[in-house]
Amino acid sequence: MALEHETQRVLRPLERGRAGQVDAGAAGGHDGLAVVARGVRKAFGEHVVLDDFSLEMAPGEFVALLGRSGSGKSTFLRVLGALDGDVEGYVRVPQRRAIVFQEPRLQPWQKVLRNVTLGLPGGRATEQSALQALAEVGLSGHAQAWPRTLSGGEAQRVALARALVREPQLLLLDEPFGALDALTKIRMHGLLQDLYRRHRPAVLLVTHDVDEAILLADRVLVLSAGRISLSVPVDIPHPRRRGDAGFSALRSLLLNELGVREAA
Ligand SMILES: Nc1ncnc2c1ncn2[C@@H]1O[C@H](COP(=O)(O)OP(=O)(O)OP(=O)(O)O)[C@@H](O)[C@H]1O
Repeated sequence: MALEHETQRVLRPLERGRAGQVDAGAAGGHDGLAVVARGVRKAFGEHVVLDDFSLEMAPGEFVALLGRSGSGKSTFLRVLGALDGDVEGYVRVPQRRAIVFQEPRLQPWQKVLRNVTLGLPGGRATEQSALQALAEVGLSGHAQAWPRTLSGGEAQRVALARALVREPQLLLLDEPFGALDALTKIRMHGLLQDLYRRHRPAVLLVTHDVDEAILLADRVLVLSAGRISLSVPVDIPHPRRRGDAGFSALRSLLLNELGVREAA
């Protein structure tokens, strides 16, 4: 099966003699999970960042990953994106993945539409999908614009369109709104929610923002000392999450786990 081959090819460096454990299907493995990571260990020299880290994600589940600066959040996201070698443990991810980083990473010498289709086979169908993705992020009129003419929020919307057009089963978001001003960030939260509801990929959102995590995710994780120290479901109904008493209770729990004391 093509997907199994692709998954094995991408993840071979992770397997270290455990290749028999790789087993993926179109919507996940036989266990119905979209992501399985077990006993992941990643070190940079002597510095062990992830140590016996395990996580399972259901298809279409939205998980937010919090942790102190340097705790290893981006490192784990890069493991799921198969961007780094030298990782020990077992990881299974879907073949169709897309990543959005804090910076939009657009190629300045390519127009917006070309940035969205980058790396995809050319042709009318791809272009149509890209135009549709740009429409979904509210940038229909910018297909022929140059990246340097976009605001930070617009550029990040192009990055989201570039991810969407790949129809990912797993969307990896590494602090995608971290560089945006507060108002743009609020708009982007709404946009991400809409896109998520329409496409339903599994999402791993790495963020520093506790409110953002509670607002968007089905489950919030805290990473500390190389593994998950807290995993809490967000059982607060949309769309009035922020006003719910459960919101502030969960916020306090997470801040406490992160060792943060708020100003009175
Ligand atoms: N390529 C690398 N070489 C050496 N050390 C690295 C490398 N990448 C990350 N690290 C180290 O691994 C640790 C975890 O980094 P990572 O970027 O995953 O943390 P993070 O939780 O995402 O941090 P932040 O919230 O500040 O972005 C840090 O101590 C970092 O210095």
